[in-house]
Amino acid sequence: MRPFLIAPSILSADFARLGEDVDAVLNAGADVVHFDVMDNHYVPNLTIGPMVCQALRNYGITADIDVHLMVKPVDRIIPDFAKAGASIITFHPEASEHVDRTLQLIKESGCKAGLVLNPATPLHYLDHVMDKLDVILLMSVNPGFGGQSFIPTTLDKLRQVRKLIDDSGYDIRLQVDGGVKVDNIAEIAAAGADMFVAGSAIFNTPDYKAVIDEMRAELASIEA
Ligand SMILES: O=C(CO)[C@H](O)[C@H](O)COP(=O)(O)O
Repeated sequence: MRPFLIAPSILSADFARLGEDVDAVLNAGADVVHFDVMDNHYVPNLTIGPMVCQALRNYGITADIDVHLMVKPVDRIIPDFAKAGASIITFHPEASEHVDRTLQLIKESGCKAGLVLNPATPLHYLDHVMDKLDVILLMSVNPGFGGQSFIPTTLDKLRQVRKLIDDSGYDIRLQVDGGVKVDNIAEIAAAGADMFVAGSAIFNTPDYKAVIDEMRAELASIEA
């Protein structure tokens, strides 16, 4: 298994001082910046777009930016995010007219590509595209808001997707997003996740390093 990655969701960051806050969380030991894009159409909330991604790059953020598109339609915003410095772009298959085409568009834009499955979205969306995926993101809450509780049935789904990835032989990250905390991250890792999005658990605390260190300590028990 590859090293575990911790990806703070900036949905819970301080938007009034975003560059500083993202810098702080990276200096505290985070691996990747998780960038939640919501359109008030596919999901009932409205957040940030390519200009903010570009602003983070201009501020000097060099870590990978993992753009989670909760938008419909998907395709027309992809080149803008690639130009703005996105490293990974993931999207929800039911929000795309042509999933294979959208994956190719992301790759042609120079980014890594991934599919996101909501808690009730079936795994069959992964059929026939495993060879084009760098990331599979399983939502462990319904998308739209931070601070929700982890849906326990995600654990079984993670185990199923872990097996699919291992059986496929492809190099695909298994990401989980929603309700990830210090007290459940080990169980989530044991079920097969290797990339952990956590928003409120990190940003709603005064000491980002302390939380990330605690998460890594929990994960070490799985790596051992
Ligand atoms: O995509 C998301 C919501 O749609 C967020 O990334 C996710 O909910 C993370 O927030 P928290 O860790 O607070 O649950």
